[in-house]
Amino acid sequence: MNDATVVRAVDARKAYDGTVALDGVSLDVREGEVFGLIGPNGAGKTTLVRALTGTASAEGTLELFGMPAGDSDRSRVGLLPQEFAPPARLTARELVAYYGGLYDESRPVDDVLADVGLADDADTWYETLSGGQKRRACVATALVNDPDVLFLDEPTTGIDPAGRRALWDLLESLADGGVTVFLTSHSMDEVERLSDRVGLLRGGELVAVGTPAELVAEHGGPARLVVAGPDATAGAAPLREAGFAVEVGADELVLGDVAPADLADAVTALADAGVAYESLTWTEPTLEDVYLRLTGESFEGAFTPGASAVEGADAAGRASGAGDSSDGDATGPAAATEVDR
Ligand SMILES: Nc1ncnc2c1ncn2[C@@H]1O[C@H](COP(=O)(O)OP(=O)(O)OP(=O)(O)O)[C@@H](O)[C@H]1O
Repeated sequence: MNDATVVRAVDARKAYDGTVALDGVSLDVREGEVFGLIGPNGAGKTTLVRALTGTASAEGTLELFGMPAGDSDRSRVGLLPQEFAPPARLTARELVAYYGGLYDESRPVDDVLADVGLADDADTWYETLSGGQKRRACVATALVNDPDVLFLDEPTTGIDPAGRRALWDLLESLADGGVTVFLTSHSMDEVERLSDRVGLLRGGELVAVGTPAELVAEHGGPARLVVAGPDATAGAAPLREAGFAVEVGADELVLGDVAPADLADAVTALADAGVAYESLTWTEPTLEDVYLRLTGESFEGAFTPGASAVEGADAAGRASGAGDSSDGDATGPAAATEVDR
């Protein structure tokens, strides 16, 4: 990454028949940076991508490579729109070749298909590709001109976990090579894993920008320990005596602001009081927590799955399973979150 600004918006504004889609958005994205844009449905993400790529008009300054977005050299820009319905009666290879043909120079089609994991499906009709394969083919159309800046509006929708990881690796290697990536996604694990910086758009306004770690530290809330099981609530008093802040739920206790070093004290307090529980789950805040808090979609006492779970305990409260600490697998928290909802 270097300091050259590739993507720039200053006070970008857009309204559709009285609906404000962008309400004064300003941001800069540097060369080789991966910028992740998150926000609820209707927040204005697609409108911002369209304004920045010159595919929709907007008030304010919208620039790519220091030029008005609409005047920028299109051969340097890759765009995967959210809604993209290519002709069905083309094979994957023909589709990508068609897009490559729009430029004076383009990458070898089979290389691009290999990059998105479609080498074995190059001769398959687009209409008979699976949903995830179709999305991969669409990603390929955005890569075929070897762009310097890549706008991807929800690129991995419908792509299976292995395919997502492969695409993440590809995007990381492109960014390492100096390609600037502007990504919108509803997948918080994807954004947290890929983005150098993240912006959260809400009601057309950019309400927070920072590295994932900065946003989590500032807005993610405390780490929590959840003690679950039908008899777990008996632990409320001893845990409070031990100095923990405790919220009591139906079949669980939620302990706020628990650092890793506090875990042993909590387990000891439960054991000394003879409290039985089924699981202990320690959760660190993630970008998902940031999102939920800043969009107002979180609820009191809610916890998002994060890192470690210790399954099972005997009547004396001793954990029967070994605590498995987070392996840093970016899909973990989000995968668990989907189950939780
Ligand atoms: N062509 C259009 N005509 C009228 N209103 C529009 C149009 N495009 C977007 N809007 C409105 O502008 C607002 C922002 O929409 P936008 O598609 O940018 O949101 P988004 O953050 O991309 O949402 P999603 O996460 O659902 O894709 C919404 O209120 C939407 O209804």
